[in-house]
Amino acid sequence: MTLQNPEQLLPNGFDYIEQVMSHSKAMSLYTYLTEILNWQQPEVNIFGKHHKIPRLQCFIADKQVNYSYSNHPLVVESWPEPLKAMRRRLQVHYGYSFNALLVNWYRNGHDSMGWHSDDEKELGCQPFIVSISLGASRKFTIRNSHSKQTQNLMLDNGSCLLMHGQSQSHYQHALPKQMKVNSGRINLTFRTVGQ
Ligand SMILES: O=C(O)CCC(=O)C(=O)O
Ligand SMILES: [Fe+2]
Repeated sequence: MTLQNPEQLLPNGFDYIEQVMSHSKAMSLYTYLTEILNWQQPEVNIFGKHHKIPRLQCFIADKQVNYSYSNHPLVVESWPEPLKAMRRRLQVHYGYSFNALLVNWYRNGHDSMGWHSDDEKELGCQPFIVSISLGASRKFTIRNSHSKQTQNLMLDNGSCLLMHGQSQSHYQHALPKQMKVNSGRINLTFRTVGQ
């Protein structure tokens, strides 16, 4: 397994942009979101046993979004002003419109997300996903579904990871536990559902 540095090439469909907002802005947005969002810890069924997911999450979406999207909790929240403003800026910058946002809060290094691709059919083929990181730096791992080769990347406070093209059809990704990390991180993934 190799550790990514900024000059290293990421697989096709992944682009890392180091600092899309200042560290202080990213930290204050982190704190604000921990306080105002209606955090959920849904249960998932793994081999017949119920488990709480190892993080907190909040699903924000426009009213017309198709709620059958499988990866979100049943509670759908409306957009708080700072996230609405961020969506507007990203839409202008990238030329995509986003109608949904999955927010994950990893309270410390014990929280994590397992291997998956964001390839639900509601996201369409080759979805364009913008992922913003706030708070503690965490390791993000990308795995080629065919060769199983993995690549690590640190997602830092105030950074942006774009996932597009073949990123979901040819790769999986995960946010592994990092037991030594004792502060929190919030990740925002802007998505387009059901269009
Ligand atoms: O926390 C992250 O950076 C990954 C989040 C993710 O993969 C997802 O929300 O689908
Ligand atoms: Fe994902």
